[in-house]
Amino acid sequence: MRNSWADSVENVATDNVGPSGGTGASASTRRSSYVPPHLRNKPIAAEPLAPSQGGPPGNDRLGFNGPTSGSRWGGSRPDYGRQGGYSGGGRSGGGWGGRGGGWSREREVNPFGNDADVDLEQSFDQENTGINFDAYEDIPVETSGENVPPPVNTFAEIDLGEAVNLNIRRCKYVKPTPVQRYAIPISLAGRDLMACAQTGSGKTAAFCFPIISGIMRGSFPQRPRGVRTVFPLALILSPTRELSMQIHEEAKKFSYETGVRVVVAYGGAPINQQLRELERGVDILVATPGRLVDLLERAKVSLQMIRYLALDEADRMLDMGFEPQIRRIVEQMDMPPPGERQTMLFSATFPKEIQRLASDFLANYIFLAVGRVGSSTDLIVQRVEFVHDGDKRSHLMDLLHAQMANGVHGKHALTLVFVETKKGADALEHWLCINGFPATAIHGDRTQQEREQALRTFKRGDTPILVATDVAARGLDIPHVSHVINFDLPNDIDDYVHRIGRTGRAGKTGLATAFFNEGNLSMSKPLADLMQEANQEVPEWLTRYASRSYGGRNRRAGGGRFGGRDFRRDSSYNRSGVGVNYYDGGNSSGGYGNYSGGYGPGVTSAWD
Ligand SMILES: Nc1ncnc2c1ncn2[C@@H]1O[C@H](COP(=O)(O)OP(=O)(O)OP(=O)(O)O)[C@@H](O)[C@H]1O
Repeated sequence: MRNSWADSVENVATDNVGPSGGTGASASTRRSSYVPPHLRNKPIAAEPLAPSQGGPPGNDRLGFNGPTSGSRWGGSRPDYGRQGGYSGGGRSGGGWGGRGGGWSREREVNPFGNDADVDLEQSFDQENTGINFDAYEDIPVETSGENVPPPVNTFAEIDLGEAVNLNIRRCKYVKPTPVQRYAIPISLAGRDLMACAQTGSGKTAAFCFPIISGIMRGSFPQRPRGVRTVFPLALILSPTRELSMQIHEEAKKFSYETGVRVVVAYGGAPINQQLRELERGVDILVATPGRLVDLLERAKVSLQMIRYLALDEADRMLDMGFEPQIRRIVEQMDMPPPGERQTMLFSATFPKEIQRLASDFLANYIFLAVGRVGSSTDLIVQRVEFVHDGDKRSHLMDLLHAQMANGVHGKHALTLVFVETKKGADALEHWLCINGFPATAIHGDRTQQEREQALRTFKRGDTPILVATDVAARGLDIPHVSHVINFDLPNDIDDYVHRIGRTGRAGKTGLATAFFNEGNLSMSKPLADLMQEANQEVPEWLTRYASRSYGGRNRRAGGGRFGGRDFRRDSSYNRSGVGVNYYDGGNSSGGYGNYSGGYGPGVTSAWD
C-alpha cells in the first residue's frame, strides 16, 4: 500500500545541439590545425596572447592564508592600457569602463530590483534565514592533488573584492556552502579544479565568484579594437539553454557594479540580438556549445584570450553526446591550452570514465568531492513505488489528489514530473489539463519561446505542475519545487540524481517519488544502493530485485557502496605511469567506499 507522501514533507535540452552520438577520440589525436576565420591569413604571433607566466601570485592581495600558487597570469599587473573599468570598489566601482572590450559607458540594469539596497554595515556573521546549513555539517569532504589550499569558514576570510562582497550580501548569502568553502580558495589560488558536490549546494557561485574576482583584479592584454570579433576572458559552458540563461542571471547578480560584463549565447533564440549584446563588450561569456560553435565559425567570438574556463554539469558535457563539440571548442579553436588558462569542472556526478576524459582539459588539478560523488542529498525524501505502466496515470492522479487534500499545492508547492519521451510529455500534459490539473510541459521539440513560457508559468505557480523530459533534469534552480515525480525512471542512476535534485535545494527538504516496474530492472540495484546511501527506506521488493543483480548496463551495477573518488587514486591510473602520487596531497574528512562500478560504452543517457 502506498502512503500519503505529503505527510513526510515538512517544507517544502536539448540545446540547439542535441547529442549527435558518437564517441570522441583522445585529445591528442583530435587536435587539428583548424584556424578560426578571423586568424586566417594573419600571423598569429601578432595577436596578444601569452599571459605572463610564473609571476608573483595573482592573489597575493587576497586575505587567504593558505598555500598559494597564485594566478597564472598577470601577476605583475603591467599596464596593458586598461582605461578605468575594474575599480572593484563598491557602488562607486560600477559602470562599464572603456576597457579593452571597447564598449561605451552604459547604465547597468539592477538585477536585484528593489532588493539592491543592503546595509553596508551588515556583516557576514549574521544568521541567514531559510537556509539550513546544519544539514551540510557532517558531509564528508575529500580533496586530492598537490598543495591543496585550505578551506575557509566565512566569506569574510576570502577577499573577493568589495563590490562582489556587496553582491553576496544582496543575494542574502551569509555563509559559504561546503563546496564554496573549499572550491573558492582553490580557484582563487589559480588552480584547476574538478569539483563534485550535491545538487542544490551552491556550485554556481563556487565557480562564478573566483572568475568575477579574478577578472576584476587581474591584468590582461589589451583586447583588439575595431574588429567585429569579441574576446571574452572567461567562458562558462552548460548543456541546456535554460541552464545557461540561469547561470547568466546569477552571474549578473554576482558581478553587479563590478564592471565585469556577462553575456549569454544559446540556441533557439535570434542570433542577431545576441550578437548585438556581444558587440557591446563581454568579459564572461555563458554559452551552450552549439551556439558557441556557430559564433566561432562566424568569427564573432575568439577564445584566444580566455583565462577562465568553467564547465557546469561537466560530466554531461563530456559524455557521448557533447564530447566532440566540447573538444572542438576547447582543443581545436584558439583557446589557450591547459596551464595557460584556469579550468574548473563542476557537477553532482562524475563517473570515473568521464573524469579520465576530463583530465585532458586540466593541468595539475585538484579533485574535490563534497559528499560522495553521485550521491543524492538526504534532504530529499525518496520513495519508490511499484506501478505498472498502465496504472501510472491513475497513480499520478492519486498522488496529486493527496497533495491537494494535504494542502500541499499551489505556487509554494510545485510538482515536477519527469517522463522519458517528448511525445509522452505532450500526452501527459494534455491528460492532466483535461483532468483539471493546471500543467505545462518542457522538452526539446518545443520552441524556445514555449520552453521559456513553460518555465515562467511553472515558477509563478500558474501551472504548478511541469511535465518534463531530461532537458529540465540538470542545474535548474526553481524555488518551491516540493515534489519530483519520476513517472518514467531514467536508465541511468546519475540522471536520477540530477532529476530528484530539482527539489531539496539549498538546505530545504523535498520529496521524490519514482514509479518502478519490470521495465526498470536495471535500475533496481543502483537505485537501492543510492537510497540506502542517502539513509532512505528501501522497500523489501526493491531489495529483492536488486539482489538478483539485473543491472548489467548501469555504471554502478554489480558493486557494493559506490564512493566519491579521484580517479587518479586508482591503481590502474598510477600503473600507467602518468600519475603522480596524489595521495600525498590529499585529505579526506570522510570515509569512502571503493567505487566498484564502471562506465561502459553501452551506457546511454536519457537525455532527449
Ligand atoms: N552561500 C549561500 N547561501 C545561501 N544560499 C546559497 C548560497 N550559495 C548558493 N545558494 C543558493 O542555493 C541554491 C542552489 O544553488 P546552485 O543552483 O548553484 O546549486 P548547484 O549546486 O549548482 O545545483 P545543481 O547540481 O542542481 O546544478 C540557489 O538558489 C542559490 O542562490
